[in-house]
This record gives sequence, structure tokens and C-alpha cells, in this order.
Amino acid sequence: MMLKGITKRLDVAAEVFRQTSSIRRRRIRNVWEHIPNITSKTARMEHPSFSVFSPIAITYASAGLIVWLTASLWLRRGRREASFPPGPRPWPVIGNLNLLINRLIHQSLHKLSETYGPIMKLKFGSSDVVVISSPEMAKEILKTHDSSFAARPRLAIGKYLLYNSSDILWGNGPHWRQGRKILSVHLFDPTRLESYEYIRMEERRDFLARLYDLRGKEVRVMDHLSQINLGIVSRIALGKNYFSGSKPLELLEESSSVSHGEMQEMLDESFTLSGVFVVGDWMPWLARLDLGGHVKRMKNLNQKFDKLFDFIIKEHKMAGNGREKEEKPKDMMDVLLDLVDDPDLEVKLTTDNVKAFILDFLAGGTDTSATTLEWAMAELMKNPDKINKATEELDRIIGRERWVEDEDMPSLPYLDAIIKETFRLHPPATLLAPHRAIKDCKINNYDIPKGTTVFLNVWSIGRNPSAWDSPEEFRPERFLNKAIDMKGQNFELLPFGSGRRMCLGYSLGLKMVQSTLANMLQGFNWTLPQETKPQDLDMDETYKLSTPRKHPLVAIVEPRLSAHLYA
Ligand code: HEM
Repeated sequence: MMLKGITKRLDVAAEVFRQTSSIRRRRIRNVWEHIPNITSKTARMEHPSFSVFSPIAITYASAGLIVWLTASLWLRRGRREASFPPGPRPWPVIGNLNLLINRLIHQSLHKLSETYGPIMKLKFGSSDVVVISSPEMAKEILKTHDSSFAARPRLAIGKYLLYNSSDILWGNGPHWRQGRKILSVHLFDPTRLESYEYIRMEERRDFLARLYDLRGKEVRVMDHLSQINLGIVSRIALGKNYFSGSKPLELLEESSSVSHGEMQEMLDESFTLSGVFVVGDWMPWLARLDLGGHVKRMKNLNQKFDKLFDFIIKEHKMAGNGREKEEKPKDMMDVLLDLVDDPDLEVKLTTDNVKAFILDFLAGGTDTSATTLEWAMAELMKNPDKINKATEELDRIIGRERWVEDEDMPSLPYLDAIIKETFRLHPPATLLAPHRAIKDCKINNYDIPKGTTVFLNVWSIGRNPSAWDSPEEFRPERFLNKAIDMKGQNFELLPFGSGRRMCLGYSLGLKMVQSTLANMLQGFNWTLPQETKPQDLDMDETYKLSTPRKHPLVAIVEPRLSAHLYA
């Protein structure tokens, strides 16, 4: 019996070897198709599994590790002094390799789900992973069995970047529940959100004025989108825009701010590191080696954020002492600092928790909405007739004498449809954030054991032909006569997730996307540079925690409204 098992495994390993050795001759995305390490019918292994313990796999893995380690050490030697930013990024080769691995995993998951169905089990190293790819199964996980899957796996990113997972995104248990409650009450309740509308409006005006100054020239759309979003979340969370200055973090001194470029690089790095495949997360026995150097990068990045937050906290404490006189309204940092060491809280809140919450807020609030907006513009420029429909709607309902505002959104159904269609095809978090089973569970008769990591592949769900007609087409019209929203009750469209772990910043994120896109379309004609034809515009993705365009969108803007409106 045992011999039979071993022979079976060797056969599988030989098959894997045969398939992988012909990678160069075939399209790389098909490689995983032939690796029988998944089961579709049950979350228990039915097929022989390709595990990292099979002899041939171990031989090849060891050879790979030696090459990897040598390359890593060689790179490390050359870059010991390199700092990031403004110097070159450490581990560029490994970083790119990781993006490639992410791409492989991502595309493979989609292909595998087409072959093996909407629930399948994989083995990532020594960990069990279940991937869900249909609205019905997503409903089972996020609604029917929500409480059993409302946990996160403990990953290196939480431990090393987010203060030992003491934030909300990676947090668990009573600490996470309390954090969600605090932010929901103090920050995300509708009245609070309303009170921030003036901030979003002012930042939008600055953004439109910057674009106006660049009229007729080529602009990298993402640069401007990240600037407006960072400005908004910084003012909401920290009381002022800390990221509009010219100083590098190293030279931060009293009453100054960090350069936008440096902060954006730090946030990009945090998104990249949140999405990388950290070997030690899935093979804990290799964690100490830190293959690829990701943990080192996480610790470095944490130090940078920590320095920044220490500075901001000091400024807030100083300003707090004089607040009675000034009557300045409290921002999120003030509110959280007031709660530090509050004896009435169920779980003690520390300064590190505050830093972790703020980092969640800065990261969650910028990249996701900027990525969505860039994709929306790219899809629209690839389909110019859709831009015409959107501007026709704006001209008809709002006119050209004033800017479109938040309260106009309910009367702009086509704009709303464009946003939903963009989220369907390009959800920023393609696999949501990973969920973890906190107890043994049965999903439609499939056993999912306690401790299993569950990925909800919303990217695949958005392109699932049984849920959507012509799923690859960008067709906002499909939403015009459908009562589908993104509040987590329609499981075919889940860009913000659903249930207990649903995005906490859903309303703010959606408002930021809606009003910015409306202003961009109302205020400017958008064209591609002469050498790019709409049909040739590439739609390649990069896989981090979010999924931005691989090549930044470059466009030429020409104002549509009277000059005085941009002043
Ligand atoms: C377009 C905008 C946004 C999108 C698409 C988005 C998407 C998501 C997704 C998919 C998750 C994980 C859900 C899951 O695991 O089931 C999430 C979680 C989260 N988001 Fe967002 N988000 C956006 C904007 C924001 C904003 C503006 C903030 C705050 C300022 C924010 C804060 C958070 C937090 C704190 C969590 C963790 C929730 C938890 O684990 O309990 N997000 N978001």
C-alpha cells in the first residue's frame, strides 16, 4: 500500500518534471494546468498530490534554492549600503521574480478553477489552501459560514510590517473586533464621512487645477491620482497633508512634511510586500532563511513608517496641548491617541496599535481607489464611445457651468455603471485578503479543516461566464437595468468583500472613486498619445496586494469647461 503511494507520487513528480522542463516551449500560463495537486470535488485530496516532500521535487527545490541563495547573497553584498528610497531598491531581481511568481499563481488559479470547478484545494508548501471561484461558493463562505471564516492567517507581512498584526486588516480576535468598532464609530459613521466632504472637494479642486496646467501635454495619470488620494486620506487621518513637501523622511524636522514621491514609494513597497509569496509563510521550517529577503524588506519598511509616525504623534501631542484655545477639530490620530491606555477599553490600546491602524488607513485608502480610477480611464479610452456616453450624461444632468458634486451621484446611472463594470473586471484585491477557517467546516459537503487558508478569487468570479454574458467585454450597460450593488450582498460582484471582514472603508473608497471619476470626465477630454491607438492600449496587470496596470496609463487632457472653473 505504502509502496503504491510512493510510486504514485514519483509518477506525479516525473510528470511535473516533464511539464516544467518544457516550459520554455509552451506558454507559461499553462504549466499548472498539468500539475494534479488539486481536487475539485472535495476539499480532501483525491488526486495524488505534488508535495514538496516528494524526492524529485526536493532535488529540484534544493537546486533552485542554491541558485536563489547564491543570487541573493551576491545581490546583498553589492547592495548592503543601498537605501530605499531614494537609492536603488534592494533585491530587484528577486522582486521581479516574485511578481512573476504572483502572476503565475494568479493566472494558474483562474485556469485551474475553469478545469476543477468553483472550490478546489491546493497545497502551498505544507499549508492547505482552498480557492473559491463562484458566487454561490463565495456566499457559502462569506455569508452562510461567515463567522467560521472571519479570521486571517498569521503571515509575515502582519508580523513584521504591521506591528505584530495589531492592525485591522491582519488582526484577529477581540483586538480586531474592538479596532473595527472604534474606527466604525469614530471615523466611518455617515455623519463623520459627510463632515470630510470639504476635504475631498478641496483636494479634487487642486487635482483638477494641476491637470489644467498640464493641458495639451502627456500626463502619467496614476501620479496625479495617487497624489489626490494621499492628500485626502492624510488630511482625514492626520489633520493635514503630511505628504506634499519636498523633504526626504531622513530630514524630517518640526512642522515639515515628507515628499509625496517618497511616501508613495513606501506605500507601493507595502503593497508589493503584502502580495509577495513569502516562502516562510507556507513552509514555516524555511522561515529562518528568509529566502528572497522579504522579511528584511518588511522590517526596513516598518522602521521608516515608525519614524514617520513617531514624528506625527509628537506633532499631534504638541498641538493637543494647545487645542482648547484653538478649538481645532480632532482628526483620526487625535481620537486614537485619546484612547491609548484607556482603562475602559476591553483590550488595551497601545501606541503601536495606533500606528498600525493609521498604516491600514493610509495604505487601504490610496492605492485601491487610485488603481480603480486608472483602470476605469484605461477602459474608457480603449472604448471611446463609452466616454461619449458618460460625458453626454454629465452635460445633460449637471451642465457645464458648475462641477459635479457628491450629491449628484444618484442621478448619474451611466457613471455608476462604469464604476461597477471597472470593479468587475479589475477588482483591486483580486483574491480579497486571505481568510482562515477557525474551525472544521462543511461547505456543500466539502470538508474544510480548521486552519485552512481560503482565497476568494473575485477576479475569476467577475469573469465567470455562468454569472456574466461576454465577461471579457467592458460593457457598463449590463448594469443599467440590474439592481446589483457592491455592499456585499451580490456575490457575483465583491470588490470590497462581504460579511464580517468586508472593507471598513467601503463608503469612503466608493465616494473617492465616484466623485474623482465624475470630475475627470466632466472637466477634460481624454485622448491617448498619437502613437497609441485605442485598440492597441495594453491591459496587462501587475500582481501585488492590489492589481494595478503593468504599464502606467499616459494620456493628453484638454479642458471642457470655462477656464474660471479650474482656478
Ligand atoms: C476602492 C476602494 C477600496 C477597495 C476596492 C477596498 C477593498 C478591500 C478589500 C477587498 C478588503 C478585504 C475584504 C476581505 O478580506 O474579505 C478590504 C479590507 C479593508 N479595507 Fe478596503 N478597500 C477600499 C478602500 C478602503 C479605504 C478608503 C479604507 C480606509 C481608509 C479601507 C480600509 C480597509 C480596512 C481597514 C480593511 C480590513 C478589514 C478587516 O479585515 O476587518 N479600504 N478592503
